[in-house]
Amino acid sequence: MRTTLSPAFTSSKMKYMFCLISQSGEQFINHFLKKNEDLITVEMRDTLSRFANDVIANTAFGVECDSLGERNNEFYLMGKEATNFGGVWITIKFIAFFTIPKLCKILNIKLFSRRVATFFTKLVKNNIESREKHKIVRPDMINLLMEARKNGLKHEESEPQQDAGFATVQESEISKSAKTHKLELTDQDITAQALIFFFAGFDTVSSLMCFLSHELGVNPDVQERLIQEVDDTFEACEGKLTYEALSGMKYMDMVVSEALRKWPVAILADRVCTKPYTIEPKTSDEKPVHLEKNQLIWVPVMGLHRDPQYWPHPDRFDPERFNEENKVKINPYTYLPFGAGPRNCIGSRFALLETKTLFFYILAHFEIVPVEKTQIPLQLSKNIFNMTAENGFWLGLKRRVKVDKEGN
Ligand code: HEM
Repeated sequence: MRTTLSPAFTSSKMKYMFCLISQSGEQFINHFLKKNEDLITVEMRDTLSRFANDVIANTAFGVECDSLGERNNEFYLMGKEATNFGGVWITIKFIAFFTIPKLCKILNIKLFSRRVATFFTKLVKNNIESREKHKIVRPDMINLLMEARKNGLKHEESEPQQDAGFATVQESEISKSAKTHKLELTDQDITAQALIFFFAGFDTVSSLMCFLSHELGVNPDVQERLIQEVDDTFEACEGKLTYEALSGMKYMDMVVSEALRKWPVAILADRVCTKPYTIEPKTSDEKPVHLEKNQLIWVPVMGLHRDPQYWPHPDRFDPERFNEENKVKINPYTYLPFGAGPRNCIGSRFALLETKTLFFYILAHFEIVPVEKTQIPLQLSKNIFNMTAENGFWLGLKRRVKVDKEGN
């Protein structure tokens, strides 16, 4: 299935879907602009997961929803239920799916409740039927998967490599060269692919955006420089953000890359050993590590990203680590926000685009500021499977007073 889905995430497909992401960004900011308040206190986890939900609804399921305006819309509630990783039973089930998948199959343990599965399956089925009947073409994932069913999808030749950002991971040659053929994709398969968005791309992206807003709030010098770049870009594209303008924002890329370094929301990557291997000691005080076939290995991404040997003062938020001069010196395997190799993240471009788009819209109108409830320094919660703040991400959106180049 990876071969089916990954060509849907190349830069040309992202460009195709960008207008939908941008539409959700505008909807998000209009919600706050309408409030007409100088300082709006928000809990970012709730707020940004509503945005992430709307982007997935729009780009993966072909449904427009406004989860900030209509807080209890059905799509949001179902998505929340599908991705609720809190609670002991859910955590056990989640770990079991990754460590003993065969047993889960035998015991018929499902990741989603029947209610959630039925809701999404029906939604996609009706959507496909209506598109086929009325010949509707919409620049989204369902359309790409319907295309894959008809003609197959393939990786284009000479795609730009890092237009979405430095952290983007590339599809390996093995996957790229896999044959493109018409696939026997049922409506249920298409639903499953769209649901991958929820599983892999909902909590991860909203977490990244939460940590990024916190860092901007507590690092006003970084935010000020980013606002300057946002203003310049806003002026250059006359307020209508384009894919090219966003891709050209160098400081934005440095800031997002550093947020992913300091807060790698996927804290580890896992692999199964396919043949016995020994990692030889490098220094006299180290011992060899013998790996057996079928052993599960966890790569501690968070540990690598906070190792002072590779990242001096690792707890400092410093986007300069990713400036033109410094980024070429980074050892690639010490920076793994989206993993590496043939099983790396297929959604890295999408995640970067979504994050940058939203922060473009936020900073064009608001400054992110600490409020009384902001926890400084941020403490991570010990009660939940995914990485989040102990007391939530409380921040203020302070309406900007825009100053023109003449200082008026
Ligand atoms: C900030 C957001 C995200 C982060 C930090 C992230 C990170 C990761 C990481 C670390 C992996 C494992 C890579 C490896 O083992 O080498 C992964 C896998 C994956 N990600 Fe993401 N991801 C993000 C967003 C997304 C989005 C938006 C999608 C959209 C569909 C997505 C889809 C996937 C899929 C399908 C896999 C499994 C790939 C495979 O096993 O072949 N991710 N992601």
